Amino acid sequence: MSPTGTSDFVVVANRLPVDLEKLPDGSTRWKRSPGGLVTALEPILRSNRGAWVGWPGVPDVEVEPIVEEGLQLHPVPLSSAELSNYYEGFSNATLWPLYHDVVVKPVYDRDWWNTYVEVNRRFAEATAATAAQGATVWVQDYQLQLVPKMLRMLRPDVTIGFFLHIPFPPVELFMQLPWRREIIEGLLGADLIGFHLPGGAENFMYLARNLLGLNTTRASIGTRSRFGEINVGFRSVRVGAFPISIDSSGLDELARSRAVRNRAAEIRRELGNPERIMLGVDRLDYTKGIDIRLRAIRELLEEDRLDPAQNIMVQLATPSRERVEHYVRMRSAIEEQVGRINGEYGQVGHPVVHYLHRPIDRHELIAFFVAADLMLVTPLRDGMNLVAKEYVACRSDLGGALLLSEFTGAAAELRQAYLVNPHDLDGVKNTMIEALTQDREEGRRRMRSLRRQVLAYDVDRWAQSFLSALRNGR
Ligand SMILES: O=P(O)(O)OC[C@H]1O[C@H](O[C@H]2O[C@H](CO)[C@@H](O)[C@H](O)[C@H]2O)[C@H](O)[C@@H](O)[C@@H]1O
Ligand SMILES: Nc1ccn([C@@H]2O[C@H](COP(=O)(O)OP(=O)(O)O)[C@@H](O)[C@H]2O)c(=O)n1
Repeated sequence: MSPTGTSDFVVVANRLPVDLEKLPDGSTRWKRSPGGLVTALEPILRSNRGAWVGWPGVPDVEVEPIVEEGLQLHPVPLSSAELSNYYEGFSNATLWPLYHDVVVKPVYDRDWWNTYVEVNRRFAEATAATAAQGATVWVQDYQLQLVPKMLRMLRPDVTIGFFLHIPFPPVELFMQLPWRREIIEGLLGADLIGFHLPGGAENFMYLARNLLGLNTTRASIGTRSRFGEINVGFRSVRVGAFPISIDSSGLDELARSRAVRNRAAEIRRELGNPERIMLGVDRLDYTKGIDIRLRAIRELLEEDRLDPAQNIMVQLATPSRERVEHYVRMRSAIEEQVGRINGEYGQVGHPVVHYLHRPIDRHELIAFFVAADLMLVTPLRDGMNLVAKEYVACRSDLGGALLLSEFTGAAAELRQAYLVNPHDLDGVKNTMIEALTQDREEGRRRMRSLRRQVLAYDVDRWAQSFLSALRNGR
């Protein structure tokens, strides 16, 4: 057994909640990390006074553990070569596309796999050194699927949960992976394995049974209920569905503040007081379907179904995985689409699509949610999509409309959104027009129902349902 640490509750994720930024003068500072995983977990960990084990966001730096507003951060270093093979390679050019329905072709590279194994081992060792005797450890996401088994071998005394933030793919796709057995065995080191949706959990149960030949329960899995069980030697591993959420009441409160309301009104003025503002908010990722909404807008403009002077689109895109080939190509393609729409339909000083490629301050983002008449969420596949829930939480005025892809985890809960199949461009266009011209009462009815869901099932409820299943099941 490894030496023990002092933390009773440890989150292990590829990234720390803050990234180290190197400034031009050689100094460094911490800034918030991108993505929904950090948005969801940071408040939970702060309120539990736990420890977070993760990579500090830049390669080739050795950073000492720090305490940041009560949160203990334990940095795990990565070299440039590891970053390239483990993060950009195996995590984001093999697993990410494979788990997102092979939207682009996954690359199967043996060197990347070997580095993935080595880096997972380093995370497991760092966690073993941080967790107190009998601690609860919660491992996050596809970058660390081998950690549960490795950690169990180092520290059989700890309780291990694992949560996958992206979809778990259909069996036919997962079977492409040359290291499919190792991944399933790695995950089975956990006591409880959580997915967003019952479908992902059932895909995993099937593989445990048919790929590894293990005894499992066969009943269907529910949402936060009716867990599956897998016998692994003398242990029993539980499998469940726990849809993640947001700090709904916190956002609701911020969005009601006078400062945010004033800023939302100012944004509308800055955009030239158009009749309608459409909004997209995403990491710049090919799974998010940013190209689809832009194509829909261009065709609607071409067909004279949208007036370019009165219908404005704002796309806020956070830079993401900028050295991975498909991300580089997608950025150019999207920027070309934006340029083309503005070139053909904009006026000097009045573009139709306003596009920002940079991180946005949280308060500013909330003001955009409050200002937007139509929120466009069109991924080809997305584990959850917290942006959809954030928009709803910000609309206490019951205004606005949410257009949401059926292929997001959020669509399973947000049934009163304007649901679309992103592969059906005509369907997307027609639904956009329907949502833009919705009757006021119909809009309020839909938003009221969406808000009931988002306010009742918040991130606290997500964490509590997972952690109580983990603690009660051992
Ligand atoms: O760390 P990055 O490579 O910059 O990527 C950011 C995060 O992206 C993914 O987020 C997912 O988690 C969300 C919360 O559960 C979910 O709503 C969304 O559908 C997922 O795409 C990724 O899974 C995280 O590990 C990354 O940190
Ligand atoms: N320009 C942007 C885009 C997203 N975000 C945030 O990043 C998170 C994205 O989470 P998500 O679940 O929708 O998607 P992923 O990026 O995690 O795949 C949300 O909390 C957004 O508010 C942001 O702060 N600025």
